[in-house]
Amino acid sequence: MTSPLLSIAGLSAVSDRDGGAPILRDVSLTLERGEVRGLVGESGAGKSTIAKALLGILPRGVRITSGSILFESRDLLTLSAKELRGIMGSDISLIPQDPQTALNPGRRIEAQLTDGLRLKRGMSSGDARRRALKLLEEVHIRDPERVLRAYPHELSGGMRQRILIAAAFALEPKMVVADEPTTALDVTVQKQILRLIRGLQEAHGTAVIFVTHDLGVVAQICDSVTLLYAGKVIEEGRTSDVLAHPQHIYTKSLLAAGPRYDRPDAGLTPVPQAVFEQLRREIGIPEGGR
Ligand SMILES: Nc1ncnc2c1ncn2[C@@H]1O[C@H](COP(=O)(O)OP(=O)(O)OP(=O)(O)O)[C@@H](O)[C@H]1O
Repeated sequence: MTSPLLSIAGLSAVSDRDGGAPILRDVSLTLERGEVRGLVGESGAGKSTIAKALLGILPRGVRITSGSILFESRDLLTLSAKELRGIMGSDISLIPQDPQTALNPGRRIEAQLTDGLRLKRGMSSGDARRRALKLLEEVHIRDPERVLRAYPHELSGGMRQRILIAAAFALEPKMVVADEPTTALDVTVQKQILRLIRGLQEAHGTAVIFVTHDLGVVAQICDSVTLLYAGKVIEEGRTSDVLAHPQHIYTKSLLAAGPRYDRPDAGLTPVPQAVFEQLRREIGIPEGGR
């Protein structure tokens, strides 16, 4: 059997800011080539910390205390800054959360889409431009010639998000980290963007870590899912299995809380307080602690 593209094992982290409070507790997960795995949990569950660790951009104040992140059998946690620069943007790329701020407002789209192709793939300006046009077509942008000449402020939020998706796939990375890429968009655009990401990753055979707080999004796009609470993996498995046969009461409550992936009109039932108490007991979070 070949080893997975990504294997996170026993990853623990603490917050230096918060008196050493745990942020990640012994997290393990794997990602096969071409697989889409959802990383799901409420605010503070640790999703972004994992995503940032994968991108080599852990913030000051977050300290990894144990574990490894093997990407193609190399531990990202032990690589030098230079080695990480060689991987990031090239083998691993990001679809960011907020299309408003992720593009440089002072540069035309062409420059922003072709930089990586020229600098990291050694393409000529002409070849990079042709590749950028093709990428814009792949993300269904009409009149790509005009869009290449445009500045970000001339484009809608949905268009900008499509451009960021094109940029994430531009260098044919092996893994894309999508950090809540549809949160800032309205529901109809959200659906189109999810379909687009799924289409591109299938066409290119790219693996995706998809960060979201929404099990409905997981149902639409993810092959597998890892559910976190307070930095701990509560449940994981094939999406279809987890959604049809959730094992943990927390997963069951989240599915009941909706909005239901299969019944978008169903009402909201909050996760009962007793479930959070059980989670905290299981994880060993002290009364009033984190
Ligand atoms: N720079 C930092 N320094 C110290 N602690 C941090 C830092 N950034 C985040 N944390 C802590 O790490 C924990 C997990 O945060 P994280 O952002 O990974 O959660 P999340 O699941 O992504 O939540 P959200 O959906 O709100 O982004 C939180 O308790 C947070 O306070």
